[in-house]
Amino acid sequence: MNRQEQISQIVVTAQQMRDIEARIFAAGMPVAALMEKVAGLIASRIQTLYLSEDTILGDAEREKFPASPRHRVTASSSFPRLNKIGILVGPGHNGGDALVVARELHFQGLEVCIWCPFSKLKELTSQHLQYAQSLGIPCYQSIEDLPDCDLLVDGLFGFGLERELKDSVASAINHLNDKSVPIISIDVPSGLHTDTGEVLGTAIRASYTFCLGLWKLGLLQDQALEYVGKAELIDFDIPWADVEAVLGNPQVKRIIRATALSTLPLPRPPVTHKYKEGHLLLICGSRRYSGGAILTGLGARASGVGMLSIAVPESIKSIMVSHLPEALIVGCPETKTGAIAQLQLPENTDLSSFSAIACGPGLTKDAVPIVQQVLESANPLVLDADGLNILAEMGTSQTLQKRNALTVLTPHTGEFKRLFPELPDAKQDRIKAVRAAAKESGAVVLLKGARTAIADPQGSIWINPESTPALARGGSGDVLTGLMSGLIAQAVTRQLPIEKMVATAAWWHAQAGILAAQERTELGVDAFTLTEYLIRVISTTLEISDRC
Ligand SMILES: NC(=O)C1=CN([C@@H]2O[C@H](COP(=O)(O)OP(=O)(O)OC[C@H]3O[C@@H](n4cnc5c(N)ncnc54)[C@H](OP(=O)(O)O)[C@@H]3O)[C@@H](O)[C@H]2O)[C@@H](O)CC1
Ligand SMILES: Nc1ncnc2c1ncn2[C@@H]1O[C@H](COP(=O)(O)OP(=O)(O)O)[C@@H](O)[C@H]1O
Ligand SMILES: [K+]
Repeated sequence: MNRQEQISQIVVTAQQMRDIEARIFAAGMPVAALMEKVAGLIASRIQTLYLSEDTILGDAEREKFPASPRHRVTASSSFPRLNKIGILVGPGHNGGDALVVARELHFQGLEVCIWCPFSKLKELTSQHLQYAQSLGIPCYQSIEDLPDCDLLVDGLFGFGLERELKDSVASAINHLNDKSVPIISIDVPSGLHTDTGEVLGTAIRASYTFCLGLWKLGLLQDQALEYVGKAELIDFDIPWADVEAVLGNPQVKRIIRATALSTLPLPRPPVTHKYKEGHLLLICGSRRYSGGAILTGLGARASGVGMLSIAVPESIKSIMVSHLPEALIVGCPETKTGAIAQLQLPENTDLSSFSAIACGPGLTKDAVPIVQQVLESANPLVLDADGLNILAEMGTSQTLQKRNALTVLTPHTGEFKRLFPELPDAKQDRIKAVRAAAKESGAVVLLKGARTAIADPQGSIWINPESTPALARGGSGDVLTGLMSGLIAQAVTRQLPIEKMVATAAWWHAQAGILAAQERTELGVDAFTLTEYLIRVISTTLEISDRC
């Protein structure tokens, strides 16, 4: 993994970022020099995004941009011409960054104006404001005076914001959001809590967020997403030694393509056989929910698992065989309601024959004895859907404490609340909640959502940073369970790290959703279609990385 990939995996809190920066400054880097460097990178990114150099300005435009020694800037064809850029300046160094951006864009020949409603600024910020004004860049204190702009750059607050925004600043932010002008937020959208992503009173709704140096945790929390827009990292060469010194272990990391590809069970050794590539037992389905069992089976198929056995109620065996001819479908005696009553495995087989077990999709809550039985096994176990609901009724943590094999729980926020009623609400700080759940239960917990988060009992977290709302659709979780369990079965036989494999499954599932949505729109990603994109997305990704 190269440095850029390593850096882009890292996720920090505001305090960790302060500690890392403190080390850089203590080592001799001047604060002002770092601000120049960072803001220079932001200004050039804005130019790349919003301005191209294709068209040489005519005389009229040259007159309009007399300050510019470079007359080649103009609006790129994909964006409206930028006549005026408004720079929103706060009291701290986020405001200082914005002022350096203002100065640079001004020197590029763009018309820039500043809104700064604060009278008390940090010293460096105050100096930059004074210089910007000396260049003739207009600065307004009242939001009513700020002229209409085509683009706003938000440097009001960064990771220093901890208090609620109120009064005139809050109402100005609401007013700016209502204008529907694109906004680029520096570091974090002003008003968001850097760690939890919570809205502190109100917040800027950004089109882009340029996160500085290292990813801030709040940008990866579901509740922040409607404010963040497209998020990009502006890497300003933080020394890796400082990152390591501050973060230590455990860490919070983003799952990126490089992480996922390095974890996949590829390539296979030339001499192998099906049982060496993992034997997965899926226990799923009922007469009522046969579809869930099919989707889970198709997800497992895509994982490449060596051998797939699927235990279902006898009455849905034939439909399973027709969808998954390669799998060994085990028909089991069923209850009056059509749930599995008892596991009836083939002769000479017991639960210890499997590398991993997954139990839950489509099971109904009538399958209590089955869940009890798999919990007593010594196999790595994935519980989902009704498997989780049954576990919740048994008492999550006291039940799991009796296990001496790994358990993976895959709740959405509703299931999470049932499993861990005592823990803080997963809707508020998902990362804190999932970490506490893994610690308390001793399980690996995958909390589903727009930014799925995976925690292990030691406190390490993986967050899937990219997904699509096209996946918010019945059955897509079943596909994930199948895919993940098939990968876990292979991780067991190959002794690969299971938590990382769970994260890889979440990444793969989301990437398939993204590719399917690109080709078929967000309305076209039903769970069955999703299963058909699983292998396609991996082969495309491998092709791209081979070329890189
Ligand atoms: N560290 C570095 O050198 C580098 C940092 N960089 C940049 O600096 C940013 C962090 O800068 P920062 O620490 O100055 O904090 P920032 O987010 O600008 O604002 C905090 C200010 O807001 C004020 N304030 C707070 N709440 C308020 C409220 N409700 N209403 C009104 N005011 C309120 C608070 O005042 P106080 O609480 O002291 O009264 C304080 O003055 C970071 O995100 C990045 O952009 C980069 O240049 C790289 C190098
Ligand atoms: N807004 C969203 N953005 C991205 N992914 C989402 C979103 N909503 C749901 N998902 C993903 O879709 C899947 C839904 O799973 P789940 O709720 O268990 O559905 P089901 O039980 O119907 O299969 C999860 O992987 C989840 O992370
Ligand atoms: K900001």
